Amino acid sequence: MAVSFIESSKLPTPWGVFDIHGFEDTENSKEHVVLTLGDIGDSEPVLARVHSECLTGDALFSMRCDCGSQLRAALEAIATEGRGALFYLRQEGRGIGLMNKIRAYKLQDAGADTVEANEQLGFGADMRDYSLLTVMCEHLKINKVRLMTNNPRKVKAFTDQGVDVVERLPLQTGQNPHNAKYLATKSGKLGHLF
Ligand SMILES: Nc1nc2c(ncn2[C@@H]2O[C@H](COP(=O)(O)OP(=O)(O)OP(=O)(O)O)[C@@H](O)[C@H]2O)c(=O)[nH]1
Ligand SMILES: [Zn+2]
Repeated sequence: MAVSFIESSKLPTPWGVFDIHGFEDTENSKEHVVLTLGDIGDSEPVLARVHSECLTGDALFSMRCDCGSQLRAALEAIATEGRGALFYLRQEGRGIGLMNKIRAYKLQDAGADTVEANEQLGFGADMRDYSLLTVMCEHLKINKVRLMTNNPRKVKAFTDQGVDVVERLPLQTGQNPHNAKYLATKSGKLGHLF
């Protein structure tokens, strides 16, 4: 992991004018961004969301998951508070990449759940690495967060980097008939809290 800060600029959105901060991992050429709003470097807990890239859900309106809805809800919550940070990490498919996620979807169409599909492809259930948060939090001077997630691994990811998670806020939105099994597997096999 060799993550470094590249540049920041303004990013107007339907919910407000955020700042976008770009980071690059030169080890794997992955580019990540953090969207921030307000003064987050004042050492008060920051309303935060760590969002893992999901091209299908975030940009293509897929109903197989809840990602697009969670992304919108997180940005809305940050805008309502007027202060916060959304870490958009390029960990597509829980770290296996887009093509492998499509392979996994194909196996799910034939009956596998999300964990079984990953395993049939030779991957672990969740291959995400959160260590890049260290550089991002140091750069943005974030040392305490109120974290919007249902995933206890993300809470641990921050505490492992020395960032205090003062509160976990559930982020439950976007349920529909197409993602019922996916959400059930998250709570049954992956430890998500619903
Ligand atoms: N391998 C695989 N990845 C998936 C699948 N469906 C969604 N994803 C990816 O899962 C990631 C989102 O993670 P989730 O496990 O849904 O949720 P989370 O981020 O752990 O937890 P929350 O913070 O509560 O949303 C994104 O990178 C998606 O691309 C799937 O069926 N298989
Ligand atoms: Zn998704």
